[in-house]
Amino acid sequence: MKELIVATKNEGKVREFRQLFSEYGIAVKSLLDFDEPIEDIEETGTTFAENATIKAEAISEAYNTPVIADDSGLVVDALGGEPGVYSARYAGEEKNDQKNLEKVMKKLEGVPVNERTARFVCAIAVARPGFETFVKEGCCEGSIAVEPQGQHGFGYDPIFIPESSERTMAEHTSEEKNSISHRHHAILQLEEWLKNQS
Ligand SMILES: O=P(O)(O)OP(=O)(O)OP(=O)(O)OC[C@H]1O[C@@H](n2cnc3c(O)ncnc32)[C@H](O)[C@@H]1O
Ligand SMILES: [Mg+2]
Repeated sequence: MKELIVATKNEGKVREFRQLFSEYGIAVKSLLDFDEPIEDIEETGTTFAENATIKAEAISEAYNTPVIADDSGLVVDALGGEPGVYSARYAGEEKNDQKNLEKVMKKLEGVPVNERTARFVCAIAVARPGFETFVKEGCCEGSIAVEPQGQHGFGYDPIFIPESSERTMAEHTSEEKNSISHRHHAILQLEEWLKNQS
């Protein structure tokens, strides 16, 4: 089976990429699978696309091989687009999922249901030695719940209700999430390229 490197240290993302790429006969090697520890890559971009490019190119250049990276996050309209590209470190550099979602809930206290619209965004960059990097984006529209619910998924899933549903993303099975998620929609746009890889 063809293997692709996904330049992430996020176990939740790795699980989803494994499941989503298995449809294309592609195995996933993440930064957690390297023998040597990989230093954190500074995400200095101002957009998801820029940060995905930074991560993919850093690892592609270091190992002289094709690399995919995912930069993603939650965009809340009532918060002017926050946490956005700061989603991972919204409540501090320790990158704590629970604290991050509690910060969003606190900031949205008293905001009525119809003003709690939000979306998950995912940018996937493909970097290859000798080629121009390209980026595809996917998004999943929805709203922020009044209470966190559910145990599946990761990150902000317990507080995000996709617009096609009345349950939070964390109350969806991984199969259900992978059929509607921002990551799924970004990967759909990579389909042609992925089919040529396996
Ligand atoms: O940079 P890498 O190593 O890939 O891992 P990361 O966790 O730092 O990833 P990002 O920089 O892309 O930050 C993404 C943030 O958005 C959250 N997020 C991304 N996709 C999500 C999803 O499918 N469900 C819930 N939260 C998600 C995630 O928990 C992080 O807090
Ligand atoms: Mg990150």
